[in-house]
Amino acid sequence: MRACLFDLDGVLTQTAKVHAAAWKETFDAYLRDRAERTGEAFVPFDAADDYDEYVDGKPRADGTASFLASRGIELPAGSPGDPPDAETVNGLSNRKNEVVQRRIREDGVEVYSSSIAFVEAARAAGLRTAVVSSSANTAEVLRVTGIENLFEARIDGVVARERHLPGKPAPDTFLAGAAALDVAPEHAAVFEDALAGVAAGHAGRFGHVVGVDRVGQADALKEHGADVVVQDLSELLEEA
Ligand SMILES: O=P(O)(O)OC[C@H]1O[C@@H](O)[C@H](O)[C@@H](O)[C@@H]1O
Repeated sequence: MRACLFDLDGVLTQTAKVHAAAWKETFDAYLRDRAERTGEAFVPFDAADDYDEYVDGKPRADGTASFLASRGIELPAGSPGDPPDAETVNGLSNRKNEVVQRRIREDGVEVYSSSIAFVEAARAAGLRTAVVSSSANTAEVLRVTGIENLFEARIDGVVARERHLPGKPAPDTFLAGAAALDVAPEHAAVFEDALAGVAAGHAGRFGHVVGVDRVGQADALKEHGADVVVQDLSELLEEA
């Protein structure tokens, strides 16, 4: 291996749970309101199962559309500039982004210190490093945690949109990360906690796909393409 490509939320920083909570706040308000209007039963968003299966790791609007489809709800896509109260996929996505940004601002963000130790050890061993995340808030999260200098390249939700790269589970953003480091995919390892993320690593034929299991989904991570599953990156340091 010559390079390590790290997902952000849930691998480097403890923000997967911030996203899951923001999705729940957004979807529950929407579903409750919809139930009142239509007489349908209100079935809340499950911040574990619904999040892992439909939302985690995907670009924001893809996550919205994917969860709504799981409930048989079809909304117009709308456009990225839709106001947060628009009943469109983009409107709901913008609503969720307001919630996530408020939570990041008010509560701050914590890193996984063992992940940072792993990145530092990888760099000390001469490996190249990049962050590959679907999140359009990546730059802000790297900034507030002060870890942006540990990575030579960043392929995030903003870059993906600019370059028209399909998001995870497609491999394109990871391939762009490897290309930015000038390393062939077979010489790069992918570190991911999301099912869509390990699937992207597998689809890109990367040298090694490490699933990071924060929520007790080791089997699902393997089924979706992880070559190995750890609960924390410190396990890899101990073995080294
Ligand atoms: O809404 P953002 O910050 O652009 O992030 C998009 C997605 O980014 C992924 O990293 C997270 O796993 C998802 O939960 C999140 O929805």
